[in-house]
Amino acid sequence: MTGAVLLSFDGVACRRGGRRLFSGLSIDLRAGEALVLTGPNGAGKSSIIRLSAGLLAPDEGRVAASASPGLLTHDLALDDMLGVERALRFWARLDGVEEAAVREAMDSMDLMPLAPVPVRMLSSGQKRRVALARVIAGGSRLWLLDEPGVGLDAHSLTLLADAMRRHRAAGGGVLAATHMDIGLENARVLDVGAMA
Ligand SMILES: Nc1ncnc2c1ncn2[C@@H]1O[C@H](COP(=O)(O)OP(=O)(O)OP(=O)(O)O)[C@@H](O)[C@H]1O
Repeated sequence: MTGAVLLSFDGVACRRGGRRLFSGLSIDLRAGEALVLTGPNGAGKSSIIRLSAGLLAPDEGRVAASASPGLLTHDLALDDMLGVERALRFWARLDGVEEAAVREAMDSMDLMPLAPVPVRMLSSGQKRRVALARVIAGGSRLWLLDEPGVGLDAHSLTLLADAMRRHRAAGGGVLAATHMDIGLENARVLDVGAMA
């Protein structure tokens, strides 16, 4: 594999709540690749996502990631008083993203019919689609997705899989923590539970 390295962990150890989750973790994620984090509740999957995003510092080792990764967590981080399109445009302006990219991302998550609906009125699956549209519109090469499939119906899971396929084909990389099959083809799998 010759693609640019988008994310690398070198000998990383992580402690949380007084417990060592893992140590000696070394991984690389290159352009076009996907890595799926699996393992039981509390294994440390979200912690790896947070380490990758720079929101958590490693106790040992080194983490290097592409600047400004696209991060999907359980927090929606959108103004829930605004309509879907306005809420996404607000972030797009901060991220320096063109309006056309927002509409394209909304379309890819089948959100155009919901464009004027206030975020607070959306169902949990619809909110997750909006959060995914924000990541897609953001244009980052590195996507860090924590449980991206939660709450999505079968059609929306297909849209997510299509979006990840296009992203990788365009030279992006995907790191995803998930308990379910999210349709990532040719992904490597890291069982975080087996690292304790
Ligand atoms: N802010 C925190 N302070 C202290 N401990 C924390 C904190 N956040 C998480 N932990 C602990 O770190 C461990 C790993 O949590 P993490 O969220 O990374 O697991 P996970 O594999 O993503 O779990 P799940 O499948 O439930 O989402 C858990 O034991 C958790 O209690």
